[in-house]
Amino acid sequence: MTSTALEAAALGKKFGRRKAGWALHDCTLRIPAGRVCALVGPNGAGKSTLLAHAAGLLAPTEGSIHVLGTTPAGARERIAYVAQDKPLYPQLTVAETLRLGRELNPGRWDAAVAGRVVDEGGLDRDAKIRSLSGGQRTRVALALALGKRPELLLLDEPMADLDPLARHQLMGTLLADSAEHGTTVVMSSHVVAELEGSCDHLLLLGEGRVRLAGPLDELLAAHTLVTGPAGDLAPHTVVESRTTGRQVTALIRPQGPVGAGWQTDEPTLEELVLAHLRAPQAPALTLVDGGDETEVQEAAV
Ligand SMILES: Nc1ncnc2c1ncn2[C@@H]1O[C@H](COP(=O)(O)OP(=O)(O)OP(=O)(O)O)[C@@H](O)[C@H]1O
Repeated sequence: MTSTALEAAALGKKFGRRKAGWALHDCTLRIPAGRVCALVGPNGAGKSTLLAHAAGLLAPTEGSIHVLGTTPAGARERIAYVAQDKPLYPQLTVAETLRLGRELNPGRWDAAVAGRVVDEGGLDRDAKIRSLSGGQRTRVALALALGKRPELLLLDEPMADLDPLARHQLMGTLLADSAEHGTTVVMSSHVVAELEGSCDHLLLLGEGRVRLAGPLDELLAAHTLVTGPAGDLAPHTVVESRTTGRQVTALIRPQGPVGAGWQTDEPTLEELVLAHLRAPQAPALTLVDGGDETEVQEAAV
C-alpha cells in the first residue's frame, strides 16, 4: 500500500468547447492513504468530475492524476466507485448481482460485508433490481463497492436517497469497515453536518478549483470564529464577516494573537464550509500533510 491514495497536479478538465470554461482548473491536491475525505462544494463545483477522473472514467485536459501510486486505469481493480446514478442491471436479482460482484472480483470479493450491507436493509435477495426503491438500489451499489474490498472507495453523494435511519446505519457500517481495512474513502456530500465526526480530511472545491484542502482538525484549528463590536480585524485573513447591529461575527485565519475584546471559538465543520461557500472570493488554503510538519499554502482564488 502506498502512503498517498490520490494525488493531482495542476489537474484541469474542459468538456468540449464549453463557454462556461473549466469544470476543473489547476487542481493540485493530495489525499494520504487511510483517510476518510469529505469532498464538498456547491453545485457544479467539479466534485463528480474529480471523482470520475480518480475512477479512470475521464481523462484530464491538463495536468495529471494518480491513485494508489499509479494511473487510475492501472489501479482499477483496487478502486471502487459509486456514481450518482448507481448503474446496476435491472433484470438481475439482488442475489444475482452479488454473485456477479464475486465473479468480477476473483480473489478479492468479501461476501460477508456485501451480504451484511444488503441484509441490514432487509432486502429480499430474490427481488429484481428494477423493483427496488432508489435507496434500496443505493444499498446494493454500496454492497458491491465494499464487497470489492477496495483500497480506495470513491463515493459520489452516496447517501442522497437514503432515509435518515438508513443513512446513519450505512454510514456506520461504511466507516467501521473502512477503519478495519485501512480503506481510503473520498465521499462527496451536500449534507455537511452528516460528515462531522465521520471524516478526517476535507477537500472543498469551488468553480473547479481547490478552495480548502487538508487534515480536518488542522483546517479547523487554522480558523477562528470571532464575535465582537465592529472593529479592525487586520492583520488576520478574513474569510467572511457579517454585521448584525453593532456586532461583527467573522471567520478569520489568525495571523498572530487575536486582540482583546473579541470572543473566539473554533468553528465546526459546518461553520467552516458554510463561511467558505458564502465567500467564494476568500483566499484558498491548502494544508499539506507532511507527517511532522504541515505546510501552509494560502493563495488568492
Ligand atoms: N459530461 C459533461 N459535459 C459537459 N459539461 C459537464 C459534463 N459533466 C460535468 N459538466 C460541467 O462541469 C461542471 C462541474 O460539474 P460536476 O458534475 O463535476 O459538479 P458537482 O460539483 O459534482 O455538482 P453537483 O453538486 O451538482 O453534483 C459543471 O459546470 C457541469 O455543467
